[in-house]
Amino acid sequence: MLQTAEKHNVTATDLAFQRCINPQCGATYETHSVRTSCDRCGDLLDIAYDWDRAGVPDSLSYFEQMWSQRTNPVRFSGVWRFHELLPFASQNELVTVGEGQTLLQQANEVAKYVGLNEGQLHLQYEGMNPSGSFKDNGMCAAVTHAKMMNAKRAACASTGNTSASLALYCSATQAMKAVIFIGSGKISYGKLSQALDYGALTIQIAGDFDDAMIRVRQVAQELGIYLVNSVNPFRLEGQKTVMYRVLEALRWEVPDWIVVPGGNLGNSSAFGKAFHELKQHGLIDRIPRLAVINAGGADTLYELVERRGVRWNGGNVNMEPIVSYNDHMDREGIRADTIASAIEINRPVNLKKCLRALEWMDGVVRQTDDQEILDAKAKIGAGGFGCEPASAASVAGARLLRREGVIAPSDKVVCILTGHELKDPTATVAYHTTDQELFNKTLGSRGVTKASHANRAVAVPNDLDDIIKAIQLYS
Ligand SMILES: Cc1ncc(COP(=O)(O)O)c(C=O)c1O
Repeated sequence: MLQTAEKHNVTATDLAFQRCINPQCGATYETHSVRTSCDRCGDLLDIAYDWDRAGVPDSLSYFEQMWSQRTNPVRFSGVWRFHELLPFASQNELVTVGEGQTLLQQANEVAKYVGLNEGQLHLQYEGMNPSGSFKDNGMCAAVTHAKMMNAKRAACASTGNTSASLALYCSATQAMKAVIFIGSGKISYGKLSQALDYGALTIQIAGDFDDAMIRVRQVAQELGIYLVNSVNPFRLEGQKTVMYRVLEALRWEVPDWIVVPGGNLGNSSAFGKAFHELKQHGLIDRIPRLAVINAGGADTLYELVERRGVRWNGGNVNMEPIVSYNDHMDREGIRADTIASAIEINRPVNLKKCLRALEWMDGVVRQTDDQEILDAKAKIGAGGFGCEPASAASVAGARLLRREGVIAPSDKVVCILTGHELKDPTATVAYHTTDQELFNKTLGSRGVTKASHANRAVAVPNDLDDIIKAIQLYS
């Protein structure tokens, strides 16, 4: 039986607190404070709860009742529908723009491509969110907290989707001004156009995402601007709900694998926390395995975990290989470089939380190159709902793990498609084009040599007979 906070006569904020992820430190801070790291040891923070007082439903099917509350804007949200599992704010404080109405689709043609048995591959389309990416799951939570803190400005560094999402929430609520930091020439037009259109103050840094991330943290500190990058622990609370919706769509059956692209590693971190908590609550009896997929040109996590053996190790992370790899990147001037611009990140801020998620979920990390990413993307698109390049890394990674035998053909696999296809049409058009020059300029420079799954436009003279002939020939 659910015991609600109201029954215990406590407010949601009494139930939650911020806690350092380092078990040796474990410092706690109240919900009503703005932090992105622990004052005592500098590590990342989690949102933790007094679950005994909060009360947790005794079965996940409890959340199905929330569907009947379609006229309640809060329960309509695919995030706040699960409010009992992220109770850091009270109902009347929650910000929503109807995020999380996303789809889990069985994808048999893609399953064939990956090497899975029919019915075993599901794609979670997070591109269906209001701003077109998974970011809205976390942004509604971060903006809720920002409003609780009376923030007048909120900032982020972004490869594009975080800024689009923040700009949308700020303009929709009119509660605060969005300030976004982007690297020069690195953001796709689809994403940039959203930030501009939604009225965000857009600061273009002469540098890449990693540079923009350093600057936005300094500026947020200096000017007291609320920071919504995924170092913000409230954001990751919202992102847990992607996993709740996956389970719900599978009728609460736990899949064997969750496969997700890895950039700043917020999703993977949030997914680990979601499953860890569900298991602690006794709401699931096992945890799926996690595969985090880097793009080959931005593969810090892969390098650290799979090549240098870095582990969470119950919180005793060996920092030496991390520090020496960062130094190596500095010395060699190594910069992230991939067509999957959303995950073009070499210094992931949630690295430690992701290591923890890999431990909780018996996870693996792989990297996949731009050719494999774009081939996978074309196969996904041919299924009717497309995605942006970064998202397709999940399918390319699942295929690789299948080839290696790590994933079995009979495993139930969920690949997370993080962003909408229209976010970055340049890569899509270049892949399908017959214009060799465009192909070479956009993709060839990144080692993409062929487009095996291209759907090419058929050029015909402006003549009825020729048009009819072409249709008869090709359809
Ligand atoms: C479309 C898309 N996929 C994946 C990622 C990476 O997600 P994370 O930072 O949670 O690893 C991003 C982040 O910007 C993104 O926009």
